[in-house]
Amino acid sequence: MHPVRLTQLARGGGCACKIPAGELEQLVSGLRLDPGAHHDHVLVGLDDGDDAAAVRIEGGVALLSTADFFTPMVDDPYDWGRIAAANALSDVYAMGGTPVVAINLVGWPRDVLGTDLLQQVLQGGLDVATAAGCPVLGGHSIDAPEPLYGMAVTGTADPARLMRNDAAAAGLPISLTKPLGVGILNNRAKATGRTSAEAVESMTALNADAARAALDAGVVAATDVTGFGLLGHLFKMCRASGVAARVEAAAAPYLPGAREALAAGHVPGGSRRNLDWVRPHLASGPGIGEDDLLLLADAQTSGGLLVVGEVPGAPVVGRTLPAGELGDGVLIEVV
Ligand SMILES: Nc1ncnc2c1ncn2[C@@H]1O[C@H](COP(=O)(O)OP(=O)(O)OP(=O)(O)O)[C@@H](O)[C@H]1O
Ligand SMILES: [Mg+2]
Repeated sequence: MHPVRLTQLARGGGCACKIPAGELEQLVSGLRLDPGAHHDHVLVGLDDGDDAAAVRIEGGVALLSTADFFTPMVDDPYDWGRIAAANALSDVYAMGGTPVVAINLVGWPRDVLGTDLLQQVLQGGLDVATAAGCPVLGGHSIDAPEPLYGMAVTGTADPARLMRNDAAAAGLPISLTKPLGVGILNNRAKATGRTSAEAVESMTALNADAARAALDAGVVAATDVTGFGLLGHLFKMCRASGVAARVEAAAAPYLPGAREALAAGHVPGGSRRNLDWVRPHLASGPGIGEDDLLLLADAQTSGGLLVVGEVPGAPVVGRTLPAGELGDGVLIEVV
């Protein structure tokens, strides 16, 4: 057990501490662009809550901008830094881009924690960004009651080859590049101090290779599975793209121990909220229980890419369908 249990200093942890999807959408819907202003260079804006903003800049390049920070989801400061960086970089990969520069975002209770632990957090972030070929060239740090860490990341992409969440076509396989269950396993770790090495390994892994493989396969629609869970992010993608989807619960990959941790009652509030949010648009076949749905809705931190298409080595977890195929208002069926 760590001498300082970072997870005990925050109410939520990781992407499970995000503002619930429905509330966030309501909040953001008030932030429309001024219709009188000319923003011809905007490629991806706020309309569909995609992973990063994209604007066309001189030379025809798409510039991507995204930021992510959150409270600790593990007790080890170095691991937390690595996870936060992999998660922040992921939104650039999910758009089909290459990260070019990152800056640190820090909130720190100096009186309680001192700054040695923060140094380790920042080192973790730097090491992962370095592995991604992305220099960390600045940041912003405030004294705050709960520890917060993340990054703002800028990337570039070919505007013709962005992977968007509103570009999914019907009749295609859906692939998932990392196993699910980190929300549940982190919740158990917070309660018991027992961390999952597999969860940490998964959360610190970059989505760079997965994104490259998806681009090489000609994929045009993808997103990363983070705080809203597979069901939440798939719902957003279906709604934005005007398609429906069937998910095969038995095909979804899970981290070892996730099912057992769920059975023992370790479910983040965010995962339950995700399921409640999607439920009005969800149908499930016989044999699919509440636990299957909770696993599929589990709030991930630094999860994998959800790709409409096939990616070598990644399991196919479902298929997109024409809109309306599942009945009025139903966008996802779990079988
Ligand atoms: N305070 C805010 N103001 C404006 N837009 C916001 C704000 N918070 C979130 N958004 C926007 O809402 C959408 C959904 O945000 P969300 O953080 O879920 O996306 P995301 O970055 O893909 O998530 P993740 O980092 O967990 O993958 C995005 O388009 C994001 O830019
Ligand atoms: Mg995202």
